[in-house]
Amino acid sequence: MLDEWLASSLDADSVEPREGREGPEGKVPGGRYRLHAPGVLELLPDELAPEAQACVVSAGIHGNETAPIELVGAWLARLEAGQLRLGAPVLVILGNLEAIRQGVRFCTTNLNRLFQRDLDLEGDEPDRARELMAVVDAFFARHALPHVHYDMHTAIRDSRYPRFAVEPFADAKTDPAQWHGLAAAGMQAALHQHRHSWTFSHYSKHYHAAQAFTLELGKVRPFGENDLDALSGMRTLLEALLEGRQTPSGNLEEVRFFRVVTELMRQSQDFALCFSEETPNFTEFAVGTRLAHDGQAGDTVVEEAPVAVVFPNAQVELGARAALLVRACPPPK
Ligand SMILES: O=C(O)CCC(=O)N[C@@H](CCC(=O)O)C(=O)O
Ligand SMILES: [Zn+2]
Repeated sequence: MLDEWLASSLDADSVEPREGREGPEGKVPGGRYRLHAPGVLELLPDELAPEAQACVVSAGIHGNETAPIELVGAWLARLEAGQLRLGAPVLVILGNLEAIRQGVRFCTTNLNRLFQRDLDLEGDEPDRARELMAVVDAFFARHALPHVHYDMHTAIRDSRYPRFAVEPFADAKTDPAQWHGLAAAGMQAALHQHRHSWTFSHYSKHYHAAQAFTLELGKVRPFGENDLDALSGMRTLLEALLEGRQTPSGNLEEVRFFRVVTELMRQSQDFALCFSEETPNFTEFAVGTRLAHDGQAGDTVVEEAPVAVVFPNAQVELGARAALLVRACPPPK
């Protein structure tokens, strides 16, 4: 049954439950599963393992980011085949189902900017954001355990560090063990956000004090063209979470840390980045370099010290982030 869940979630004609109308349940080794909403599956252990945490694992918040969806498929297949035994509650989420079907980042608006409790926008993506916020609220309320959320993505550009974590800005502090766990999972860099960003991982950290991250796991590719071997560390981390085992611990010297200094916002139609579309994430620009032109905001020029550019995208909606400007910083203590 679980092996069909991914496929049936992506079948536009399949009738799946909505929150409030609970869906089918079934057994998995060590526990059971329940479908709460389209693309939302909860795994419930019969018994909690000693290191169990309540863990949200999401993929496909952007529909063309397929590697994390394939990783989730392989992870659930190992559970169903009896190679893993459930020891912790896990909420598995496929985010933007229609965008996944169409193979696009989003259909109308970027779902990963909508995770805000007072959201008053209308449309399919705002409705999905409200649905996902409700299932996450209910999941964390059901399980009085440490809260964790890994929201898995892939990046549009190449990257000097193909696998990296984005730490959302929020009052809750990141447990140092998380950095060691992410190092063991193969993250090559980590980026501290400098302000609220209303992403899905930010939602769990800000409203639920979860240990939450956006994880960039390579580059956007179509289904079937992903290198899952490069994600073996991430697979090991997910397996430990599912079994309620202690997560592996890696060496922080293998991770480069950065902090965001500025978000470059697109403020007008007349907006352009002044460097090639192909520029990889974390490419550094010297003081005095003109990075962007905006008809309203004017030019953005590097000041004081070099900056590196992450997530450059001139095609974003008006008022949205067109790039993060970041600088290296020491590893967290
Ligand atoms: O490569 C890109 O430009 C975007 C990749 C992506 O979807 N990244 C996330 C990061 C979210 C965060 O800042 O935590 C996004 O833009 O939503
Ligand atoms: Zn994404």
